[in-house]
Amino acid sequence: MTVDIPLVNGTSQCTVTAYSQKSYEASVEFYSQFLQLEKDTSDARSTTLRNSGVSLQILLQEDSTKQAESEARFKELTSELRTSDWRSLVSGSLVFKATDVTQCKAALDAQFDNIQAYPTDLFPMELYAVDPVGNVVGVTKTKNAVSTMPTAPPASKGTFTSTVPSSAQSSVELSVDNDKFIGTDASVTAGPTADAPGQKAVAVMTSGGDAPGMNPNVRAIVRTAIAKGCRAYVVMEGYEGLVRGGPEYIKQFSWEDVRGWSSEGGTNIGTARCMEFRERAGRLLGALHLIEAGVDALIVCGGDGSLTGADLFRSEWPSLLQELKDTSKISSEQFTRYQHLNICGTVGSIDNDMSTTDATIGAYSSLDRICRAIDYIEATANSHSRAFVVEVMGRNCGWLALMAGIATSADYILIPEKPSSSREWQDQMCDIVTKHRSRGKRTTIVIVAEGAIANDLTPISPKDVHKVLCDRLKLDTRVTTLGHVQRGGTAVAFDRILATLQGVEAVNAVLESSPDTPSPLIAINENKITRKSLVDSVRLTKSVAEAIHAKDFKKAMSLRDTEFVEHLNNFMAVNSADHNPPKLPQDKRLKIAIVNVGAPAGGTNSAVYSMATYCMSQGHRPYAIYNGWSGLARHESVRSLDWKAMLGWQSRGGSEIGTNRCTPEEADIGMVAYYFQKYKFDGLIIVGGFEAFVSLHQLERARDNYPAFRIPMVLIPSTLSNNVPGTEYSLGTDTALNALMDYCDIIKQSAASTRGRAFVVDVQGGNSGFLATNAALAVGAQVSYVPEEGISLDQLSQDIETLAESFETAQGRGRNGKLILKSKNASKVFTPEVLAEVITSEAKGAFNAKSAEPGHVQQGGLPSPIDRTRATRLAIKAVGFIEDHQEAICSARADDEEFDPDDSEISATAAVLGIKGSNVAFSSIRQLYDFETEIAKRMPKVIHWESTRAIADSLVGRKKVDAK
Ligand SMILES: Nc1ncnc2c1ncn2[C@@H]1O[C@H](COP(=O)(O)OP(=O)(O)OP(=O)(O)O)[C@@H](O)[C@H]1O
Ligand SMILES: O=P(O)(O)OC[C@H]1O[C@](O)(CO)[C@@H](O)[C@@H]1O
Ligand SMILES: [Mg+2]
Repeated sequence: MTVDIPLVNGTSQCTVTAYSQKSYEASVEFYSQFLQLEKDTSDARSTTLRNSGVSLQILLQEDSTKQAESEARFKELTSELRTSDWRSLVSGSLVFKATDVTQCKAALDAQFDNIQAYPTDLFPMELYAVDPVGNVVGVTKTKNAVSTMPTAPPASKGTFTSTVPSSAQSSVELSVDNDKFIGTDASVTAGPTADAPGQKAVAVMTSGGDAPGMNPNVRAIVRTAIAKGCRAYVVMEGYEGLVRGGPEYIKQFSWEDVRGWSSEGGTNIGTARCMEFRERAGRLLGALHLIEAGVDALIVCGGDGSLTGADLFRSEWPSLLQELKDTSKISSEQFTRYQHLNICGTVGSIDNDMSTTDATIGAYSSLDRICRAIDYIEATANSHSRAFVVEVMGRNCGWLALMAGIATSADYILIPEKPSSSREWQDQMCDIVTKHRSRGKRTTIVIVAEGAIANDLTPISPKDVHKVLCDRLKLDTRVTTLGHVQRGGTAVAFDRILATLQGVEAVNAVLESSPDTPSPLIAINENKITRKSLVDSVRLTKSVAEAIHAKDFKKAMSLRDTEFVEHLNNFMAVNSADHNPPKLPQDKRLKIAIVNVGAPAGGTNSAVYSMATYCMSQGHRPYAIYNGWSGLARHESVRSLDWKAMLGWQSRGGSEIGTNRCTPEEADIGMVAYYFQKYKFDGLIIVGGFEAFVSLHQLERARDNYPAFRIPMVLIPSTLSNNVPGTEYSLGTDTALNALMDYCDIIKQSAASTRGRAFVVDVQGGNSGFLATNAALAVGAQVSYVPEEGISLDQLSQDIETLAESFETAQGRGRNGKLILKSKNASKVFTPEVLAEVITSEAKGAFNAKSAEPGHVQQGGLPSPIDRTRATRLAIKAVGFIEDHQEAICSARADDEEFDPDDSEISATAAVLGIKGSNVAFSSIRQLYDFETEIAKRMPKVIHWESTRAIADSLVGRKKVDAK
């Protein structure tokens, strides 16, 4: 028979299991004999088995055709096995949990000798010995069969593993003598599956300053490694642990050891700044201890320093190994086996100073702490009309200061990347502050990065800034140093998700690595997790520092990622608003309207504020259409935006210019066109969700009839549902995720304290499962139900079973509160209350469930820093789009004869501004609406977060019975 193998990208390892009638019968016979023997108390071998503390679990793969028969037979054989264990009889593994592994192994070997009926060549069996915490510590052989895990059992019979080339589909020919196939199963994994004695061991360490998100990173690495058949280790206390070595510092971890870590701040495995590792002697000890522990791959989560250390360790490895062999510290076998150091970096640091990645794990959490603090300070500064100098962390990097400056619309920032002479920065700061004050601003906020310097490399301290503000501007000034508050607390949703996805990717990377593969660093570019070369990233990062040191600031800036430079330019433009002469000449200045459509979402005000202030700096006139299309059609609600009236909008939640779900057609598109004509708008920015998407479509289609709409129009997606076609990110999703995550953390804590309690949380998001999926990943929810999948009875019953198992395993441990996230539209029948009742009743007293409804709390309070800063970036890009597309549409604007809405250049002037993978891109509304949207469902056709669901499920051990 031919088996089709679904493939993932690149070269993959594929395991095909073919079930034959003979193997089925053989397996039934095998189990039958085994279990009878185990129960036979008169048999000495059976006693040995029991004395070794063995308990048997049978993990079986599915074969629906034989399920009923298998289940009946197994029920007969054993009453104590749970239903999940006998789903099918046809193929699978036996897991022996034994406290005395040697005794257990001996007893098992003896058992297999006795089981004559078992045709191991036909049906190779995976047999593990597992220690009390679930780690595989040994493998027993089956009679006549392979003595290792069946990596290469007889080809074309039973199970085999092979490398298959990348293509859409691949076929494998299988045959079994005198037998009939009754089913097949193919699973593809990226990378080699670990084999037992040669089973891989993956270790993770955290190093440098701690960063929120390190714990979720460790959790993801440990669990992914285990799920992929490896042993997982943690190195305690960073490089210090490597240098010290031994089981106290290099510990094997089980699945349960990292339970609940996604919601914990800091790093539970400790971190350090280790001087010894900077010396070769320290690294030599590190190498020895890794080899002694049998570690094959090391994943380092740390900042630029830690990864520089990792890179050095990698480059020195051959000589370290040679020295260890020459001094007889390691054997020849060890020398051969550990030839290649398999190392990988996940960047964890609040500083965000590593080149090639947009964000480091922890940076956005730290930014969150900073913005909250500045939001608080703003209130007291306003009361006293005071100036505040706020010092933020960032030893050699101004990312935190810059992003906080944008997110809180601070007056001035001082960062190491763009130093000027003492005179210059003082004059510039005083000029801006004076202008802001003279226009009625009562507060002054100056943010100073810890590493801020003047162009002669002398440090600029908060004290220096304080002195200037007091002496030159006579402002009542205070200094606030935020200190380690910035590194404290739990990670924000972005960092938890980033850390988790990068952890999974890091394990994939080390398992796929070969001696020829360059050591990877796991990065993120826009919305895409990427692999970069560790050596190149370290080299580039170093060159920025070197350029600063050499006072070549231009070069330093050019080596910085383009997004940093873009943010800096944006900050300066938004900050100067209309206080300086406009940048553009008179004939290029435009009238640009902005409107909010749909439900409020975090970042909407930031987008309006940034668009308006940036317009002012360019010389454009920004207008707000208040209360959406109905406000315009009914009340001519158009007002030009004024700088002072908008103060504070950058950090405010809700929608200051009002919003509603009405589309132009519902409001009266003729009236909308009339007012567009009256105000002579040259461009339109819509901020909103799916209704905004439909609005843009309606206006674009109406261009034929209404010349007033023949202007560039752009939509900035903004909705917590994140269901706008053309983007993977909408403003407001991050704020909503954080609001939901905080809510979930609180009820999870309550569930954990109550013991045996699960909560079913009702999640918003329309027909989109984005929020539920990502929140599940961020809080480690046991289950998430989404509209894309619905809720089947089979899945529900499987989930209840898994919950029961999970409660049982977690018994007596902390952190065992369980969450089930249910998107409102996942099922109309299973409301959270009904689900909670069904689960409670099915749990038969083992545990219980309650429902919880966060409701509109999910829209969030203050917008998150991510939503604020992205709003600024997207708003400025949107204004740029309107500037750039004037020519394309203006010539055809007045002339009905010439105007062709179907012309691709014309249709491209109405677009959605989105983040797609690693790019920020404009997509024409025509293309999106006609080809990429499921209009009735209000969803894009392609769901970009599908792979996240699989990861969320696998990290909590959820079993899917009805996966598509
Ligand atoms: N050049 C190097 N050679 C060897 N080891 C290094 C090197 N640089 C750093 N390390 C190791 O990495 C550890 C952490 O480095 P560092 O203190 O620079 O923090 P980091 O990883 O940059 O994190 P963060 O900046 O976020 O605190 C050091 O204490 C040292 O053990
Ligand atoms: O906690 P420590 O060791 O004093 O380090 C503080 C430094 O760590 C960081 O938080 C991260 O590198 C820097 O911004 C700061 O200068
Ligand atoms: Mg650093």
